[in-house]
Amino acid sequence: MVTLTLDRLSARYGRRRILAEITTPAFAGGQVVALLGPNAAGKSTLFRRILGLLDGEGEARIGGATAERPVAYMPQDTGANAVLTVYESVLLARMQGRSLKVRDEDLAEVERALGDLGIAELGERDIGDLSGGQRQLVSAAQALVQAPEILLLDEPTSALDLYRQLSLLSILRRLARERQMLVIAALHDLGHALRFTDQAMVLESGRLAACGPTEQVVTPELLRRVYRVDARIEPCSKGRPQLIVEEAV
Ligand SMILES: Nc1ncnc2c1ncn2[C@@H]1O[C@H](COP(=O)(O)OP(=O)(O)OP(=O)(O)O)[C@@H](O)[C@H]1O
Repeated sequence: MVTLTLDRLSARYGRRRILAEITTPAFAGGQVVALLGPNAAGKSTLFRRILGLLDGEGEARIGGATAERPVAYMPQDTGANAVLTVYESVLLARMQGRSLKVRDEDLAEVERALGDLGIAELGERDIGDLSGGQRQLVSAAQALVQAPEILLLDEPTSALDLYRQLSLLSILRRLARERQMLVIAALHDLGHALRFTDQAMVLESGRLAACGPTEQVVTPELLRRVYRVDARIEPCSKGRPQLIVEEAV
């Protein structure tokens, strides 16, 4: 099974150090991990560092991967290429780093990704004509179609309506379990983190403020200290943890 361990990881933009000494236990395939922290805490930078796009000390160690390119990434800003249809753009994402010859299994993987995300009917649409939410789901499909063992998602629900936020996160959790894929998602909605993720790591000014099972990490104390809000956590009528925000402090 795939694992990802961060070991004294740091990252710099030029000479400016953004992340320092991030060390975590091994996260394993099958888990969904929330990457949390206020604006500018370093979440996107951590993804870029894991992807090897930035310099820095320490390492992001991947163990047990079987694919040549085990990691796929959905960036925060999902640009639109107006020339391609949705289907073509997802197929192009599939073919990145592979041979140019499109095989039946590549086409099947495109259809599976679009189907998994409930956007099969968008296949023939020009990507430039989509709504922001539709484009975000296509971007998720472009990452998923690579059949990754580790899937990194930078705020995957930020453009989605409430139904689609819940639905995308539950699909990702199901796929993580079924495919033994490790999913790490940067999230601003801590209620979603509580509901859909197994583990959470919280960044604060480029340092790891907390890491562990989400329910132990996302507490009123952490919300006050790191997010500067007064909040409590209570079970909803279905018994799931629910975040109730009182006020900014
Ligand atoms: N290309 C860049 N060059 C220099 N500094 C950068 C660059 N990108 C980000 N930064 C800085 O790095 C810090 C962390 O930014 P990052 O985008 O990782 O934060 P984040 O936690 O993802 O924030 P948000 O929740 O607002 O998306 C910020 O101070 C930001 O200004």
